[in-house]
Amino acid sequence: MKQILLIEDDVTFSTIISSFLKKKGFEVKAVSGIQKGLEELKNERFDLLLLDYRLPDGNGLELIREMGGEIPFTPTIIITGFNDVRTAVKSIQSGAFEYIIKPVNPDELMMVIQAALRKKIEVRKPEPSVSQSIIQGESKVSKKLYEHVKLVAPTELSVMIIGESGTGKEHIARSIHDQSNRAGQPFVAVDCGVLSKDLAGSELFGHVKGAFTGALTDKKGLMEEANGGTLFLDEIGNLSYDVQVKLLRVIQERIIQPLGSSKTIPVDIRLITATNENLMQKVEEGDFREDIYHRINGFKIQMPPLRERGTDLDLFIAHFIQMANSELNREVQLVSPEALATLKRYDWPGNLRELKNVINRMVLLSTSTLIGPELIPDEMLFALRQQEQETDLKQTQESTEREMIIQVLEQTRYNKSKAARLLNIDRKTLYNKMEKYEIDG
Ligand SMILES: Nc1ncnc2c1ncn2[C@@H]1O[C@H](COP(=O)(O)OP(=O)(O)OP(=O)(O)O)[C@@H](O)[C@H]1O
Repeated sequence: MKQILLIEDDVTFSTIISSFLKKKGFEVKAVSGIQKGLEELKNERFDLLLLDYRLPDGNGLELIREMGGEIPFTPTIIITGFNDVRTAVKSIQSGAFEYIIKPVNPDELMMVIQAALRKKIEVRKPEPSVSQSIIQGESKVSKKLYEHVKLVAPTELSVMIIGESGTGKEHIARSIHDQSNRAGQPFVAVDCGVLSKDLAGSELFGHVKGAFTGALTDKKGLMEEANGGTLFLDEIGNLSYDVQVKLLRVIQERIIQPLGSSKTIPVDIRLITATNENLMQKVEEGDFREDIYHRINGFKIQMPPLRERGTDLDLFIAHFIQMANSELNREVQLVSPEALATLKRYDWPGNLRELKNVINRMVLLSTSTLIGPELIPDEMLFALRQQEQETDLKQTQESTEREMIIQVLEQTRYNKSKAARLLNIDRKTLYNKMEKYEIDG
């Protein structure tokens, strides 16, 4: 029987979920806070963790970050209120499998739990399945993206893929490999976000028997497995400083040294890395080595966020509906014009992954071949209202600022120095603002 640990401080909700899951044949242990949860995870092995995001003694993200060292990483689903969706997206970057939004729909919960249990958490990402079909999109930014892929693929340049979470960085890394001269060789994708600090060295470089307690046999590292092919290091910013030092040696000398071994092994690897953060800032703060940064940055690919892919959104919606239909055995045809208009107004912080999830959910809940506006998730409507209020506020602020600048300029007969002084800004800022607001001077 699969064991689930539920960390949730809302007693009523916890009881409802526990009894629902027990009825579905799971063994459930429920606790109400991070500390208690960590104790349970230390003492027992669970198949799945259901984790409320906001807890009295911290948030779910903190607990996820604790896992991986002493505590083995357990597949995790974050349960969150819709105010925290954007933060929940971050939990995916830190290794959580999925997030689900309150009020929890039982069918959806079961679907996510089953998918999480099927997917064993591994640092090595699984090979893409046939159902993971891909489309390229037809917008200008998409065309440019795939042109860059085509150009860089046959070279030996290291590629750094930069982009928000869920924009398709891993997919692009695979495309580069598939179009390269190494296509027939291995493609090894490593998620540095779930690499535990203690085991990262041995996972990447391998170890020999007896290298540390628990090293019962020799183990080949992922770098050696990638020999001759491509190594994709996702979320490279998460590598510890120690591992960064060893990685530099691989890049410079093209050799690896398994832990506990005195021998070195020559390797021939093309490196592709991905990051969703500003790695240069990490360099400036001393958290990421500058020498590595420059070596992995042979060619930069910037992933366009979904909100900037224009009409590609329609293509992705149609594509994900077809995928959801075949996965869930449904026959949904399309999204109603009203629902589509809402999907288009949203800014998609979780990008393609979020769109895929939303479509899956709507297809699952749809009772006809048309997805109507009532199926748009509440959290999206809420986020949309917030998004639009922020835009309104910004527009009001900007128009007030514009009027004020014009007024002061008229008062000073367009003497920029005087106007800038009165506005308490420097002349350069004044010129910039005049340009931005199209004020003739
Ligand atoms: N061009 C595409 N066509 C269809 N589906 C796509 C495409 N690109 C990405 N996806 C889907 O979107 C989801 C996110 O993609 P992927 O894992 O490549 O993103 P990522 O940027 O690497 O995410 P993260 O930052 O979380 O590592 C996956 O389910 C993937 O199958």
